[in-house]
Amino acid sequence: MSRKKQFKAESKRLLDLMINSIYTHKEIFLRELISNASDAIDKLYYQALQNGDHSISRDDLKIELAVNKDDRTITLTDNGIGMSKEELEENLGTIARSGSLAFKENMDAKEQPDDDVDIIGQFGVGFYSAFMVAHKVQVFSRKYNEDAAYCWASDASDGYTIDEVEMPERGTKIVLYLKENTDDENYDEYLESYELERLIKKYSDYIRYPIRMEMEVSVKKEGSEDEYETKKEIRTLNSMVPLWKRNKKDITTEEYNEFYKNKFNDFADPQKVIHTSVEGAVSFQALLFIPSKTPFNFYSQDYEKGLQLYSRSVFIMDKASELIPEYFRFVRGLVDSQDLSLNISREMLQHDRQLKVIASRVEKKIKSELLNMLKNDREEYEKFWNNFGLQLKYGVYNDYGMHKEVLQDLLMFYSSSEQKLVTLDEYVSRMKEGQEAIYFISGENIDKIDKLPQCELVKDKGYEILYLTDNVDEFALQVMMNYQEKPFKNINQGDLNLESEEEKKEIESKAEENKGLLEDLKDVLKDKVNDVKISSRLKTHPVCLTSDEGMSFEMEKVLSNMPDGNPYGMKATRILEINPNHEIFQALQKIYAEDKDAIEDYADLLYNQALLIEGFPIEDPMDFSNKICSFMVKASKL
Ligand SMILES: Nc1ncnc2c1ncn2[C@@H]1O[C@H](COP(=O)(O)OP(=O)(O)OP(=O)(O)O)[C@@H](O)[C@H]1O
Repeated sequence: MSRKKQFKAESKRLLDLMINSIYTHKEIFLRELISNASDAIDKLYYQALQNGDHSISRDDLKIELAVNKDDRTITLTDNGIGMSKEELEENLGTIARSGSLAFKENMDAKEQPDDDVDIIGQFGVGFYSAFMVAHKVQVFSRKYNEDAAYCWASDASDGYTIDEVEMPERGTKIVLYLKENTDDENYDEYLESYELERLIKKYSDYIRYPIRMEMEVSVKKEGSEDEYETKKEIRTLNSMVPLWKRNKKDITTEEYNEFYKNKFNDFADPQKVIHTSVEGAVSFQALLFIPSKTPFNFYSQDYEKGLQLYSRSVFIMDKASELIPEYFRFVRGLVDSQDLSLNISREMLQHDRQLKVIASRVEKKIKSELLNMLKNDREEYEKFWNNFGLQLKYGVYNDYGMHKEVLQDLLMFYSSSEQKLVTLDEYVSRMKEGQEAIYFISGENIDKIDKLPQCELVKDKGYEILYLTDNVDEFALQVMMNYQEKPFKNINQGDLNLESEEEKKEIESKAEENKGLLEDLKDVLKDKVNDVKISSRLKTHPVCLTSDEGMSFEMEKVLSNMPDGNPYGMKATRILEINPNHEIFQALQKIYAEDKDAIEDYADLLYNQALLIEGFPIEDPMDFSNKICSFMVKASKL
């Protein structure tokens, strides 16, 4: 007999949880094991197709259940791909699957160990769930195209063993030795065939391979009219009709939800189910789900997009990325088409014409469903937007704006006047007469933006401003250039042209009158700003920093925060604008008239204030602080 090996630490923890679980829905162990068996058969069938192996017929593929009341065992057998010795070790000795990992991470985050009662059911915890009902588990397995077979065995607490065994046929046989009954728990019920039948119908009805079990059935005695006898009969317990092949009308929300959670390892119900059947040049069914939460790794490279691909209900591959555009990568689900070759390989996907047609229909369907949600269920759409809106904005920006037409109607931004998220269409429909542009401004968060001096006058004149808070926002608007022929305009850049002719003249004459002052201010700040101007966009605030068209401050900040740190040193122009109607301007005029050189400190302080308002660090905080103190001291002596 081989040496006992210990589980990897993380698996051990999960296992302990399973053994000691007081979770009330222990019955899910069967769903998990059947799902693994079905996956193993899928893998075998696909592999056989790839190898051109005709010895494997689809009709022979099956899952079998058997109970032995004397030994108190349940045996589950599949003739799928099987596992080699290394795979037994790798797959059953370590947590490999995403569901188990998420489960473990969630457990680690919980302080109270008792919380497992709530969360076990939320995750597909896979193979280890067998230990919720069994004190010992044996896995006999012989891999496809190999002669050697092995038995993995464990009573969980004390590690596991792997021994070579004889197995006449390929596949995997799992034997569960049920735990002893307790006051609270009757494990014997899993030895009743009707109970197992109920569980299969509840959780695994759609599995596409027959799940067979010997059942005791009552049949009429031969030659008798009303006499019955009990006979043993092998029965197929599942209907084998995949969920997506069934009529939408006959499927309950619960069935969709269970299917989604089980198949895509999510612990929450999906936010939206899209079930569609398309007949035409290429016919297919698609069953798509929008998760109700952002997957924890969604915005990282670990997240793999793609839909499962089936051909005539035969599983072809997982995560076929060609089926879903990058900007809808949050969609999970599957596509089944009778028009695809069973032999299609990953390499062929990119060039397959039918697949392109399917992908394009899938994209249109997702978009129209999202638009529907936006129109008919705003609250739900905002939930969706909060989860995945960022991805749509990246979608607009990526590929030089190639997809903006698809996505622009789905975008939302926070509005200054509505004080909530609005669409671009809503913005445009509310635009004031004569308003030529869609106004926006960026910043760290809504509150900070709302206080920016630049917003005050624009809001006062009754214009709506979109507040942008994500890094990608300005870049997305920049590639879009306009929406419904209205250009986007950053209210912190260039001229806004909001003033009347009269106001314009007044500003021009003020600029002329104070030419010397402005030029000297510019001179003092010559290394820091490109210009110093009389402002036409400030109302009550003294100063602000604006830039010319082109690169904006937010873009500069985003570039500077990139991993390579803005290597070309791309900078927005800096223009210091001073409010001519603010007392500070009169103070400047007075100081300037009395002693030209005295404006140096004023210039410096005003510039630094403008930097702070704009969210830029100031270059010399000590100097800034000292200057303010000396002004305060001076003021106290007046
Ligand atoms: N009946 C089986 N036949 C062949 N391999 C199996 C079988 N059961 C489990 N395995 C292997 O063991 C691995 C671990 O199984 P587990 O149920 O813990 O997670 P999983 O099935 O990978 O998760 P997921 O359902 O997310 O794919 C599987 O990925 C599979 O490779």
